[in-house]
Amino acid sequence: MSEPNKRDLEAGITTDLRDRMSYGGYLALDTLLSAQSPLSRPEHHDEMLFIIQHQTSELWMKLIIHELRAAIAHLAQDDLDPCLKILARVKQIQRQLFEQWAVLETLTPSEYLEFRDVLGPASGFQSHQYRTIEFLLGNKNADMIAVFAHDPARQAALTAVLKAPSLYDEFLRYLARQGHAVPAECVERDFSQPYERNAHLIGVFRRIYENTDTYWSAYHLCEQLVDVEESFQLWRFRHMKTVERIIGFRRGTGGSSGVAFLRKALELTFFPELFEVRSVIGT
Ligand code: HEM
Ligand SMILES: N[C@@H](CC(=O)c1ccccc1NC=O)C(=O)O
Repeated sequence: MSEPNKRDLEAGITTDLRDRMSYGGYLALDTLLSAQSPLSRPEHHDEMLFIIQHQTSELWMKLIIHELRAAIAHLAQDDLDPCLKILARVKQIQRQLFEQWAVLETLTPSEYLEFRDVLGPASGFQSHQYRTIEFLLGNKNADMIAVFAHDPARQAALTAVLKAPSLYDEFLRYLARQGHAVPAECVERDFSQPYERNAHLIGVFRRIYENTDTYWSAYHLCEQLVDVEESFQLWRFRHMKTVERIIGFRRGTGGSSGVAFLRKALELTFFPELFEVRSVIGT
């Protein structure tokens, strides 16, 4: 006689959750799962994929922001070790975000075009969480704030992130406090301005990379930052390629040229000197 293909409940399993903390209650699932509202009429089957792909991305972005804010605070306190752990986590979240493009890539151009019109002028360009992450990592660009004029509170919050030191700014300030020859203009500056590469930093990083035993933690952090930038670029690249295969070279709903605009973002860099130093170490 074979065993029945059924698992019995154990006597200890709690089944009465009246007035108790429950799974759905703790996770606010009623709110979370009632937030998917396709607009196409008749409802297009694939609009749900489009919505959930964006919502899950926004949830992971929320966690990245939470982690990056903590990392910045730790750096400001000269506390490198927790920062290293946080960036290892951020890298894994970025991997999730990056791998997720494969799901959306099952959407064909004809399927997307059947409900694209309901999006109106809405676009990922208006993702305040995405822009917050860019600012926290150091891609400062005040022009990106204009699209939040319809939401003054949001715009003010983003402006505060724009004006505050980024993760990289805080790392450079930390290195200066540790006695590295970080130029004064990297330590105090108008943090709302785009980061400009500083040739003196190549020497600072060269010293760290050529004396890893002495500067192990700083060296480790440098490499974590390189990981984060690379993962960010991979996300941008896959977004661009996904867009290319779904809408070709049409204009974006947000009003940009589309793929050409997205491609330009691939030229941006958060931590230029950390890439430049790789050509000079050991020479
Ligand atoms: C069918 C799928 C998608 C298409 C066709 C698409 C298309 C575009 C286009 C054309 C732009 C440029 C701005 C514009 O003119 O609209 C853009 C920007 C953007 N999209 Fe998407 N997108 C798609 C999916 C996604 C997803 C799943 C996310 C995840 C949150 C996302 C996030 C963003 C972000 C953050 C930007 C701003 C990028 C930047 O400033 O460089 N997009 N998208
Ligand atoms: N920009 C996209 C529309 C789009 O993808 C979108 C629209 C509303 C909410 C999020 C979106 N995702 C990324 O841009 C397009 O041009 O088709």
